[in-house]
Amino acid sequence: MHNFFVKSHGLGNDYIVLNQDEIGFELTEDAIRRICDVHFGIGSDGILLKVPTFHANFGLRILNPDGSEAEKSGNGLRIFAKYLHDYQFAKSRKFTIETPGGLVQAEIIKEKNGKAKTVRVDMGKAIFSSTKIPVNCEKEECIDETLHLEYRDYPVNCVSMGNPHCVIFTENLDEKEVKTFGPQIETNPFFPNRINVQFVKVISPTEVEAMIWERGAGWTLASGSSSCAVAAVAVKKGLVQKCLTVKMPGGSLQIETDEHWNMRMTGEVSEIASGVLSRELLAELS
Ligand SMILES: N[C@@H](CCC[C@H](N)C(=O)O)C(=O)O
Repeated sequence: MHNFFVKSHGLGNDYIVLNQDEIGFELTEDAIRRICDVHFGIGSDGILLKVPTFHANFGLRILNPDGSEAEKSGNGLRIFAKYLHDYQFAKSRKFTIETPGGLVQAEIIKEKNGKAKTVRVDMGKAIFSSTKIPVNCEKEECIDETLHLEYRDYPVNCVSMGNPHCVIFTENLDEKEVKTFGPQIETNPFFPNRINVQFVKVISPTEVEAMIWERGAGWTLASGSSSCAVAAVAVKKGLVQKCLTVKMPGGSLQIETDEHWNMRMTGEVSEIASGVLSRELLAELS
């Protein structure tokens, strides 16, 4: 077993890619937490595990740094698509990937020195049904509902991109507010599977700014599924047009919404490092 890894980022949202066929250890919750730890491991916002599938060209599991599993990840999918292209698993520029949150189509749009640079992913449908997200809301859809926290209330808009999201519009984006209330919203009993949280400021009909608190990961510099969630809700509320730029602290993504709520995301990805997990680390994992 090679125990080979690749670490890449999409707008500063960084992932370690591992291939299940090439790792000689069990990826337990403890192992995930250790590998993602910035001091005791490699450090990352999560692990992307290439797994076998019969339903698509490639299979992907997405593991959060707290050891939990996510159904989907937008930046994760673009990073995984780059890995499949750059390490010659994919034989063409367009291919399908199965995630626990549904099947997606990925396309390598631009290359630099033979490596994928810009990747587009058809992320699937934005789903507004409260039961499907899931959110404990009595209404069929959870749009402009009030979430009561201990010290304040927020008007929330919920949507699933395969994984659950809670979008909050604001006039002032404040990192401290996101880091204070993000974890309280993520773990509020209103959201039975926890939730990803986006604070959003509308700049113009074609541009918004967002700050993210991710389920199982915390503060991240960007999030692809969050960007799709933000775009879907903002289009639904008539705040923006169907081609939207979502600006986050780590960079921007282009999001398109079609008439059936299919969300398409385009943006850059870069590799940071590749290598082999040391025997010393692996011995401590078992
Ligand atoms: N960074 C991701 C989202 C990763 C999954 C998320 N933490 C969850 O638990 O749903 C993205 O780019 O979409």
